[in-house]
Amino acid sequence: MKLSKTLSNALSDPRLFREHAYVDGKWTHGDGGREAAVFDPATGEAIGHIPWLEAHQIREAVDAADAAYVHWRALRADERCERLLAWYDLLQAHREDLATIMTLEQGKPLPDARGEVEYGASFVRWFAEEGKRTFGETIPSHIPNAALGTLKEPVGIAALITPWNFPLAMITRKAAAAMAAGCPVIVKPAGETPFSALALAELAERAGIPAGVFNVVLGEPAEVSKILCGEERIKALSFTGSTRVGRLLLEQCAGTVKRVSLELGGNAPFIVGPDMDPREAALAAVAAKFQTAGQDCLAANRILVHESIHDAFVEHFAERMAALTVGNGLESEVDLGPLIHRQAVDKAAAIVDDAISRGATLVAGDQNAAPGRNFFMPVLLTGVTPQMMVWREENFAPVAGVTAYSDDEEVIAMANDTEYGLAAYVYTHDIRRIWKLLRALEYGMVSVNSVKMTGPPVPFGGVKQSGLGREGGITGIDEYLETKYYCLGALGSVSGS
Ligand SMILES: NC(=O)c1ccc[n+]([C@@H]2O[C@H](COP(=O)([O-])OP(=O)(O)OC[C@H]3O[C@@H](n4cnc5c(N)ncnc54)[C@H](O)[C@@H]3O)[C@@H](O)[C@H]2O)c1
Ligand SMILES: N[C@@H](CC=O)C(=O)O
Repeated sequence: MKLSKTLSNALSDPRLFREHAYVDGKWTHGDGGREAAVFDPATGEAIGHIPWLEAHQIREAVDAADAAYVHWRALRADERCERLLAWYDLLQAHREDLATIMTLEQGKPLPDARGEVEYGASFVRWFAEEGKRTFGETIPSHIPNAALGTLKEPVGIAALITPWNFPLAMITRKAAAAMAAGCPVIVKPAGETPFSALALAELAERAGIPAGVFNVVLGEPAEVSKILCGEERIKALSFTGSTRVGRLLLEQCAGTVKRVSLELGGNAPFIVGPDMDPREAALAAVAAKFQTAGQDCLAANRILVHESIHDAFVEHFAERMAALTVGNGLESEVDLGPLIHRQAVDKAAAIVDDAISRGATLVAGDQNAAPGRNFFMPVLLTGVTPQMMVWREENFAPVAGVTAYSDDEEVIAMANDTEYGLAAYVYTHDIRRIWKLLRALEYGMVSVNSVKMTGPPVPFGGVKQSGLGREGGITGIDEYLETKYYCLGALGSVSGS
């Protein structure tokens, strides 16, 4: 296999760029000779190649994880903590190289990629510590002469399937929780962004994470996922990605009754109250819409503005949007990189065309100004309605749809009019309105007067068809733990038991 010059030359530690899968502590070729190219979305150039593993090699990864499980779960929590903290230190030390890899394969601007490395590393530190707090309970006994309680035990091997939009943090938020709980992991990263996952594997090895505990398998997505979901020895599946694929994997896990955590798509409403300064709200909405070029599950998809300030809001939004620079994420001063591939550009164009054909107004967004094939200039549409794709679907592109509403009841109904329920934004300083919306919005996360809402202490996740379970926070590790109840009977007369 040809080693890419571009990527390894761009790194101060070229060994972080790996073009093999990582199984049982070994860098692995595909036995069948199948491979796939990985492209820089900004230039369209191939930056490297990855092997596709064969079915028996995926099973070998499960064998390796199974063998490693015996020793990894037997370590004390503080011993696992030490190894995870060593991994955290290495992620920090190699932040710049990890960010370069990410920008080259994902396209996001370098400062955002650095931010994601920090963000991803912060989950490793968080769960390293949380692993020491997986407390069981003492239960006041209703059975004479008995002691009752619970223990927390690792669930077993976890398969982690992750998307391309956050190629590093979506892995660490799962893997660190699972590994801290005592579970080995098999990661299947998105084919568009495997190199961040493989760099994580290289650093896990250097951190002293034993062979078989952190594995990265590569291959044809449906083929690999089917094997992982059908494997009896894998006890948990954690998936981040689209609702469409999440549904499919949930079905595939039914046969082995796995523990399933799903972090799926979003269609976030961004609600602006009548009391808001329209400029302040517009600046926040632009920030909530265009990060990662709109390819973020938290991106503000439907911007719902009170009719009394709608026109002023739109004016400020358009002005701020016009100041955004679109370009190669490696260049300085770039705010929006490319979309992940041409299909994403075509989908964004179709969403905009659909909205215009159904009566929306295109306020700004001239695609002739796009600096390359995979770029999409930010678009502002007004007058969007529930009949339009831009309202119904997660657009996952820099397309902002604005509409006016007249009262709280109307905006609540509008905001909840979607199968998704991940995150919602509310901008108002009226405490009664805040409380009313907070309670009425059918979302797993509601952020009031703040664009930033995530981080390690937060229970991240959605309701409705945005997912199952929560990642991060004090409950994130529970996704990888079983509760074992015990009853110690015939203890003799145990006072107060
Ligand atoms: N809720 C969250 O925390 C969160 C975070 C990031 C991204 N997302 C969501 O992820 C989506 C974008 O990511 P994406 O395009 O990579 O999602 P995707 O569902 O297409 O792919 C996600 C993963 O599933 C694999 N996959 C794709 N097709 C498959 C199939 N048929 N069978 C089995 N596996 C398959 C991919 O290779 C990848 O590893 C968006 O919907 C976004 O909202 C959600
Ligand atoms: N921004 C999200 C990822 C969604 O795409 C996060 O913080 O997890």
